[in-house]
Amino acid sequence: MSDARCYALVPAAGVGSRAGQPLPKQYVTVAGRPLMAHTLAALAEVPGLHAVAVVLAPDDAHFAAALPGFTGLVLRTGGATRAASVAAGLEGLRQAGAREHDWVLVHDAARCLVRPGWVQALIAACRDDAVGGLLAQPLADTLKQADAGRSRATVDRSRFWLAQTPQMFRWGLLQSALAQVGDAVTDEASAIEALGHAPLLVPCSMENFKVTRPEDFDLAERLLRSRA
Ligand SMILES: Nc1ccn([C@@H]2O[C@H](COP(=O)(O)OP(=O)(O)OP(=O)(O)O)[C@@H](O)[C@H]2O)c(=O)n1
Ligand SMILES: C[C@](O)(CO)[C@H](O)COP(=O)(O)O
Repeated sequence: MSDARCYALVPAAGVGSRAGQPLPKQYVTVAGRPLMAHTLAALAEVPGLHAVAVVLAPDDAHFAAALPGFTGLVLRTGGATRAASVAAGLEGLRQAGAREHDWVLVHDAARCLVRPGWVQALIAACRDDAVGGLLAQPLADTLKQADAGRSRATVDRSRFWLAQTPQMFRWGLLQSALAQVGDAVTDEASAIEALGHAPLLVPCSMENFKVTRPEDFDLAERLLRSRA
């Protein structure tokens, strides 16, 4: 439908247990700002987004001080898993006016290196697609199957991609997929695949990585500063 809007939905209710920081990783200062401020600033520069919504933990005590100028929708309905937070965010978008056929671009708060141009490329590739899709990176290295820290086999990498975000699907399809599949999936595309659909893979840079482990903060800092 041609009047479909695009919403950005940013799950930010995680605790960052692998990041080794004293506070949730989305609030750690990177290149002079809370990590998530970079993420939201990039999304704010994407032309044509109808609204940006963030999903926080119900007891989040950091957002107001970290992002005092944020003008989007703030939903304090995060769940115990990323999928639960996204499902809660979809409900918040529905209450704010999102319709079944509107597009939702789910983007990790922790992917603070995202560039507006990459999001625009995803939108351009998916907006006339029957399913939707995601930014992703084809594997560049030889892929090993491991057992107890030893390489047991080399896997044909030609069909393997690393999933990134944003992941862009129609509100109705995504809501229905998550409701059927439950909380175990680690991304939106998994839920869509479980319904038998094949999301479009839109190639993106390894720079769109997710800050996950302690060493990732320094890499993010250097990349962000090099862009200034
Ligand atoms: N219950 C959760 C878990 C994760 N997320 C969000 O989903 C994104 C990607 O998840 P991940 O990198 O796994 O973040 P954390 O769950 O915070 O990290 P960890 O798994 O190390 O605890 C992050 O922006 C995170 O805040 C969320 O909204 N709700
Ligand atoms: C959605 C995601 O960023 C795709 O790579 C990722 O799966 C989320 O992180 P998690 O650690 O799997 O929750």
